[in-house]
Amino acid sequence: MPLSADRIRDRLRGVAVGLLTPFDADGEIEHGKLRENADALYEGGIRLFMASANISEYHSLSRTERVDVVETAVDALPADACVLAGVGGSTADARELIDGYEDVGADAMMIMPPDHTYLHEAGLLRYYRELAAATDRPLVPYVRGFDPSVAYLGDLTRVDGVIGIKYALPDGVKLGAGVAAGDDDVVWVNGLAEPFAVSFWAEGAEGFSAGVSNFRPEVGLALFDALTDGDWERARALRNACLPYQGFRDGTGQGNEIPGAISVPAVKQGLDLAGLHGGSVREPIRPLAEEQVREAEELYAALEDDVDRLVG
Ligand SMILES: N[C@@H](CC=O)C(=O)O
Repeated sequence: MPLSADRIRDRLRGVAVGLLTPFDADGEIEHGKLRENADALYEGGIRLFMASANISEYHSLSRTERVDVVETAVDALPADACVLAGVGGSTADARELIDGYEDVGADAMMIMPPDHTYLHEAGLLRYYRELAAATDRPLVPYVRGFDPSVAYLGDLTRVDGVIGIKYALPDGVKLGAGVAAGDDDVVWVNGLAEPFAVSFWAEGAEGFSAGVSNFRPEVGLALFDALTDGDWERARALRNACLPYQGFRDGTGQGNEIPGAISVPAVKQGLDLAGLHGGSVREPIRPLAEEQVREAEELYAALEDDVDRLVG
C-alpha cells in the first residue's frame, strides 16, 4: 500500500538517500546487495529512499532494470519507508515507467531533470501535467541542469500532483524566491546534499538529499536534527565534516577533465568502506583509479573520526 501524499510530504522533510545500484564485475545488478543496503540504511534511521535515481545510475539502466530495482527497494523496506522512483524520457516512455513503478508499489515519482537539448518552460510544465494525469501517485520534479525563472518554479508547485521539488541549482537566492512564489503545501528538498544543507535551509528547504550520508546516515540525520532545532553552530560543524569527502566527489579522476566524473564511484567506495555494498559502475562513468581509492580511504577515515567526535 503506497503512503498517502501527506505521509510522503512528512518523509520529504528528512534525509533522502539515493539507493545506488550495485553491479558485479560483469555489470549485472546485484539485487541481494541492494536489499542489504536498503535494510542497513533503514536500520540506521533513514526513511526516504530514491531508487532508480540519478546516483543509482538511472541513465545506465534499461526500463526493465529500473522497475526491478524499485521493486527490490519496495520489497526490502518496511511500509513506513517512502520510495521515490526515478522517471524520465519522453512522455510516452515516462508513462510506461510510471505504470511499472505503480505495479511494484513505489510511493511517489521523482521526475528526473529533463533530458533534452532544448527546453521551454511552458512545455516542461505541460510534461509534468501529462505525467500527473497518468498516475495517482504524487510527483517530485528534480530541478537541475537548466536555469528556470522564478515564475516557472512557482508554477511548478501548482501543477496538480506535485507535492515536493528537489532543487539542485547552486543558487540559494533563486530557491528562496521560488519558495516565496510557490504553494505552501509543496516541500522543497535540497538536491545538492550536505554542503548546501545550512544555506538552503535558511531559504526554505525542509529536507536534503544525501551525499556522504548515503553511506554514513548518522551524520545526515544529526545534521537534519541540528537544522530543525535551529542549532546553527552544530549544523555548520556537521556540514563541515562532510565537505572533504563531498569535495573529493567533485573531482575529475584520471584521463578525464569533466568535473564530478568520480562522484558515483566515490559514493560506492564510501559504501564499501562503511561495510555496505558499492560495487562496480557502468559506462559512461568509470571506476576509481587506484590512487583515488587510496584518497577515498584517507578521507573516509577522517570523516569517521569527525562522525565519532560529533555524533558519537
Ligand atoms: N545528493 C545527491 C544528488 C541527489 O540525489 C548527490 O550528492 O549526488
